[in-house]
This record gives sequence, C-alpha cells and structure tokens, in this order.
Amino acid sequence: MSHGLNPEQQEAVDTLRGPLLVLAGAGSGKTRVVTFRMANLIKHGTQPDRILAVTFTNKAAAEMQHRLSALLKTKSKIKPQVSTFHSHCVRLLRRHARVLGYPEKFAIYDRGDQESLARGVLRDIRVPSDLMRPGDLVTQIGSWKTLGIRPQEAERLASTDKEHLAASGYKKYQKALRHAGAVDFDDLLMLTEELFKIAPQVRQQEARQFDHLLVDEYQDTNGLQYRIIRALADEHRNICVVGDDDQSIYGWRGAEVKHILQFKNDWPDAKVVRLEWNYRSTSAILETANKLIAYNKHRHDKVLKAARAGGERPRIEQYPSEVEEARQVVADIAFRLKDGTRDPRDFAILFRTNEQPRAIETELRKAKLPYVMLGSQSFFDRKEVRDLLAYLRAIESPRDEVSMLRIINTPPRGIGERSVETVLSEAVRSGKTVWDVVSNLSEGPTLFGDAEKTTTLSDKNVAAIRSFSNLIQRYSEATARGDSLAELTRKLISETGYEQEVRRIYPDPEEQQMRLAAVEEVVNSVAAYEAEEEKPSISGYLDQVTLGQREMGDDKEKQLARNAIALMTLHASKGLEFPHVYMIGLEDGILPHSRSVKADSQDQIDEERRLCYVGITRAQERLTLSLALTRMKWGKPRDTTPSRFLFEIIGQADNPHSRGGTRPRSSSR
Ligand SMILES: Nc1ncnc2c1ncn2[C@@H]1O[C@H](COP(=O)(O)OP(=O)(O)OP(=O)(O)O)[C@@H](O)[C@H]1O
Ligand SMILES: [Mg+2]
Repeated sequence: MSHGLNPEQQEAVDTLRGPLLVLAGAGSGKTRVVTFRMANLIKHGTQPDRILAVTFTNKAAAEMQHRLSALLKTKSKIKPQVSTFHSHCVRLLRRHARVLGYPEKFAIYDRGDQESLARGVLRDIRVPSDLMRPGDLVTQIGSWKTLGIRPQEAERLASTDKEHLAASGYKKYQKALRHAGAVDFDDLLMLTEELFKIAPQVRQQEARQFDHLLVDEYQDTNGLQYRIIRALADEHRNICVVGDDDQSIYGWRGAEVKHILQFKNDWPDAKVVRLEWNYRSTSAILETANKLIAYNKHRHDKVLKAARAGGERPRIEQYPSEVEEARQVVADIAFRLKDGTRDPRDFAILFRTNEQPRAIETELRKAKLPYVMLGSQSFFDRKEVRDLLAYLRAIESPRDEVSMLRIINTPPRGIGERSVETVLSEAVRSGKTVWDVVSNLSEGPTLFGDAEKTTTLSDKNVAAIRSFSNLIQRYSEATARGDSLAELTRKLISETGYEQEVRRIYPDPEEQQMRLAAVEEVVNSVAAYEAEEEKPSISGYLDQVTLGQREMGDDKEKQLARNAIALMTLHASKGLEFPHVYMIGLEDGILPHSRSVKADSQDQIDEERRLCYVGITRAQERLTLSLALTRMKWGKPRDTTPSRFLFEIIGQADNPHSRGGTRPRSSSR
C-alpha cells in the first residue's frame, strides 16, 4: 500500500493512534490520506465498522466509499461508516429520539416544509407578510440554529422590532415542529448536541461505537459540528482531521476556521503533518491560484508546489454579454469533444450564483451536449414528487401536520378548505394534532368548539374525512406488517386516483408525460431502495431522500449523469477535480458576490477570494476564466466591472481598492 504516497502522506497514513492533523493546500492529497489511512487501519486489524469518517457532501462520501472499496479489494459487507454530519446525526437521533421527547420516526422537514410551517406561525402571531415573509423567518431561524442559539437566547439577543418578531416566531416554530414530531435540517446538529448534554450516558455509548474518527474538510466545521466531533472523539482520542484554511468558504453558515488552527490546543499531543506537493494541477494553474490567495492577509504560511510541471496558461476571456459568454464556453467544449479523446465528464462549468447557469443550460441544450446540474434538488421540487413523499410521511408519522395538510384533499376528495379550517381550529383549540381530530370523528354531523364559538361539519364532510383517515390507517397497518414498500406505493397511487388527477390537470400530452414520469420515478426509487436495504422502512427511505443520498430523476437523466458535463456552484465543487474547468462571471458583484462588495467587509471579500481559489484549484489541465462585459438586469443590459480577483491574478492589483481603467486583456486562442 506504499505506492502512490509521498513520505509525508505515508507518515500520516502510518500514524494509527492518537490525534492527527493534516493541514495542507489544495490538491495535496488530504482526502487521499484519509482514504488510505482507513484502509491501513483495517489492514492492521481494526474492524471496519469501528471506523467513522465524516465528509462534507454526499458526493464526497460516495466517492470515498468507492475508492476505499478499490483499495481494500474485498467484497466484505462490513464497511467503515462514511457519512455527512447530517446523516450521521440522523442515525444517532433515531436511536435516542425518545430521550429528547421526539418520536423515533420523526419527520425531517426540508426548506419547502419549513416555509409552510413558518407561514402558519406568522399567521398565528399575526405578522403581515409584507413585514416578514415565511422564507425570511426560516432563514433567520437557520442562522440562529447554526450558531447554536436557541429561542430563549434569541429573544434575549434581539434588539430591533423585527428581531423580536423573528425571535418569537422562532419560539412558536420550534413548538410547532415538536408538536408535529418533526425536525428541520439544522435541528439535526442542535438536537445531537442537546442529547449529549442531557444524557451523558448516551454520549458515551455513541462515542464507544467507534474507535476511530476521521474528518475531511475540517476547516468548514461550525461550532455545533466541532462540539459533536469532540464529544465523539473524547473516549478513544483517535481523531484525524484534514483541511486547508485557505479553502474555508462557509463562514456565512457559521463555520469557523479557528477550529482547524486551534486543533493543537484542543489536542496538545496531536501530530501535525504538512503536505507540500500538489498532484492535481499543472504548475501553470497552481501559480495562478497561489498568486491570488496571496492577497488574503490572515493566512497560515503554507508551501504548495506543483508536482506536474508546465501546462497551458489559464485563459481569461471577456465577452460582450452573458449570452455570448455561454455560447462561447459551450462552443469551446463542443470543439474539444469532437476529436473523441475527451469525455463530457472531463468538463466542469463553475459559477457563483444560482442564476448564472440558465444561459449555459440553454446553450448546452441547443448543442445537444449531455450535462448534469450537481447539488440541485430540482426533481424533488416537482409537485408530484412532493405530494407522494408527503403521503409516505403521513403514513409513517400521522402527527406530521405539514404533510397531512398537503395531502388531505390531494387529489380532491371532498374535504374542502372550510372543512380543513374547521379541523385545524379544533386541533388548535383542544391542543390535539390534526390527525387526532381527523381519526376520531364519529359518524354524522359533528359539532366542534366551546361555549363561545362552535363550528360544524356536515354529514358529507365527515364521511369524506373518515374515508381519508381510513386510507391512511390501512396503509400504516400495511407498512407495520412489513408489506413491500414499492407495492404499497403503487397501490396508493392507484387507490387515490393520483394519475387520473394528473391527466385531468395537465391535458397537454408532453407536460402530462413529464409529470407521470415523475410519479413513476418515485415508485422506481422506492423499489431501488428496497432492493438495497436489509431492513427497508419508510423512514429509512425518506431519510435518504431528504438528505439527498438517493438520486432520483428520469432514466435518461441518470444515464447522462454518468458521463456528462458537470455544472455546479463553486461551493459545491469543493474537494472535486476535473481536467477542464470553466469559471464564468468573473465580475465584481458576482465573484466577489454583491453582498460582500456592498458590505465592503475585508473578511467577506477574503472569503470570496478563497472561494475563487477553490474554483481555480479544481482544474487539472486547463482553466478558463471568463466574464461578460454587459449583463442583463431587469431586462436591460448593464455594464459590468471585471472581478478584482482577475487584476490580482494578472498582477495589476497593487492596491485592490483603487483600480485603474485597465481591463484584463483577452488572450488570443
Ligand atoms: N502521492 C501521490 N501520487 C500521485 N497522485 C496523488 C498523490 N497524492 C494525491 N494524488 C492525487 O492528487 C489529486 C488530489 O488529491 P486529493 O483530492 O486527495 O487532494 P486534497 O488535498 O484532498 O484536495 P482538496 O483540498 O481539493 O480537497 C487526486 O487525483 C489524487 O489521486
Ligand atoms: Mg479533499
């Protein structure tokens, strides 16, 4: 196993015990060290399932699992656990949810669900939507949670009226989640920390599940993650973290680079390994990266030399408009694909904001080139998929109000808005869940309320609601019996008449086809999950979907994904590498992002510069940086300003804050 490791890497891989820090630049083999070290631990007798590795994204986890299998050359079923923080926390919380007063089968709310919940909360506390939109509240709650701030503290910290409103919204929101037996994404970390605090024996038990903990991309851990890692590593102290302070790009999500820089304080006996050779990029590309990052003031001194000499100099291209930029980038890729020596998957197009790829996508479609948008959840945003997942969630956990309300009259079954309102207010009045109310209706017209106010449900309403609760009940029992999930989903679709409803709403054949394909794909993905899993369960399936570990999409999309041009944000590109990289939109206000430009904050600009550095260091052979000289804003072309980072790269930025009129020159091809 010594092949393919330099002496420093080998030293890290051979350090089998105690705290270990690998602090090194991009492409220096940090992730490789983590993978090889796991293999080495196993070779030296560690049981694979006593190893836990934490990565930042699902894609990175899958990649690591894949490389590890290749290294181990065994088909053993027992594998190290490679997870993201969130998926590890889900597993852990499922085991101990009761301790925190949550049901084991708690639902995990995504952004859409969170906003539905927030809408209800804002209605309850009578905040008009022009004062605060549900999305704003969710965002604010998210930033509190990533900092580990709970409702009470948020209330204490609030100073402006708006903050006070948001804080009381937060309190209500948290209550509503609990009531629904649900958690949101950020809760996964916060509740894990809470669990460890209130139940030390649980913490100990969880820490003893593993003998080794390895963490990739450690520079981007936030305070919660940091404390969870410490709590898990405390027992065995076999903690290996790797990272690069120059690639810390999640400060805006509460990540703190100090965690990696202070590792030696936390673990005084830690061994520190530095890697100085970059094996990924040609020296021409690496030079560009090094030049740029040198503009960041607060840096740890680090050497990064290119193991691959020479190479083509990165190109800077400027185009008259963003449409032309997209056209030329795509034309360049098409040209390079023509001779058949390269595959579509060798190319990546990276961008800063979610709006940027639209023009690129249009051009790629015109050119009929296969592409895949990484880290996009678009499939799950389709109405049909969300409806069906809501059914599964309601069946699994009838307390889940957001899901219950989504499907109670979808497809329409005679439970109109008025009936829903009546049920809802009865639930609020009596402190019960919607499900409790719905599943306990007696026959005939029903009277709700108290002396002050009463409402009624007619015979017909009651019959409709009873038949709905009956349906959910029957499917809950079927899952409890262990019936096949895919079969169940198929039956559910047919029994509810879901497909007929799709045909009714969308008469246009093409639209209809697309939507029915989405319905079918849900069944397919349930079937695929069931085939892989030893003990399949609805919540297991939903966890995978919610955490983004399970891919869904048309079969065609899936095929393409295997060999397609990759489109993704700079944030999503962390840790990855591609022979040919195109970074588009190098303009002030895009990269660096307008937020950081407006704030004129050195820290924020530095983070944008690190983001640019991450992008550049993804390229192995060829790098193209481009910008549009005009860009559409509110339907009109506006002049842009080239990114200050370009001036820094070409050495025309002694003082980045007082730029002259020189624009970077376009290199000739
Ligand atoms: N000793 C080596 N010999 C040959 N190739 C190597 C060696 N070490 C690493 N590589 C290769 O260099 C590339 C970068 O490695 P890796 O992804 O592990 O770097 P990294 O430090 O994790 O990068 P990043 O900071 O971007 O996450 C990979 O293709 C890897 O296989
Ligand atoms: Mg890496």
